[in-house]
Amino acid sequence: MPRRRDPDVAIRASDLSLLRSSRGGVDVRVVDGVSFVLPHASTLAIMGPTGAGKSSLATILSGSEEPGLAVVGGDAWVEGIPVRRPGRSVRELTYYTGFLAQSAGAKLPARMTVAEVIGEPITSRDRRVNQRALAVRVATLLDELMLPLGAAAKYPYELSAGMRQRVAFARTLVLEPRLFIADEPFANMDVEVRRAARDAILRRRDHGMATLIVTNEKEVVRDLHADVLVLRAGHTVAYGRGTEDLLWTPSSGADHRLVTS
Ligand SMILES: Nc1ncnc2c1ncn2[C@@H]1O[C@H](COP(=O)(O)OP(=O)(O)OP(=O)(O)O)[C@@H](O)[C@H]1O
Repeated sequence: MPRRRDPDVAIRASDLSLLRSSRGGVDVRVVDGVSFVLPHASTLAIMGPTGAGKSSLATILSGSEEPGLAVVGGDAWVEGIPVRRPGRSVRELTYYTGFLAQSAGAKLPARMTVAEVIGEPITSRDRRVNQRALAVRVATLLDELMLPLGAAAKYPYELSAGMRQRVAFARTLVLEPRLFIADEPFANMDVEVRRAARDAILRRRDHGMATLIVTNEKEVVRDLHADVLVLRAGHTVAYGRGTEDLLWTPSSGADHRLVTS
């Protein structure tokens, strides 16, 4: 069990640098010297142009293994666990952290029913789980995300893209994570459904869940009362509260337009 530094902090990133190596042998520093603190019960939006390193940062913080992506400088502690060398604590890290990867709805396991997909983070950890209790939990999540209860018995290919994204969203929340990391989670959702998904986040935040969200939508930042970290080419160019009160660096005109457009 790792030592719990910072019990009130979900993520502490300190001078974190990430490298991507490709098969062609080209190494790119996709995140360079990024520092921030995300306390529990709060939200941080990672913004920035395409290729800025947002998804790479979210992936590493979630404890997910991605070939070729590694921490090469600094570190980040997620629930007190260092992502650079989590060792056996990686299991604990992924238990505490719900990770909704980019386009997660398009990558659901094809041979599982929706109920199995949503329940899988539980059943993969405990095969003797009480099936009735699990069914209730799945039904509650379906309802919370405005999916029909009948969707539970369907397969992902039988659903629309928007419904699949909500199934992925529900799966990420099924373990009631302490930290929710979501990469463009509202993709393919219409206004009403977005509101339901946003409310699902806010309800859990009231119970202490921290959220790190990759988005370039100013409305999302406002609705979630998020702090903002803007990346460009792996560097922090702005870090502050909301999009109105960022600490802009002199070179950040383009990024300012990005988040105020
Ligand atoms: N699977 C991959 N293999 C090789 N390079 C990658 C891969 N994924 C991302 N990259 C590269 O890593 C850098 C950072 O990409 P990343 O996806 O983290 O940025 P991003 O800010 O999330 O961009 P986007 O908004 O387009 O998703 C970019 O130069 C990108 O081309």
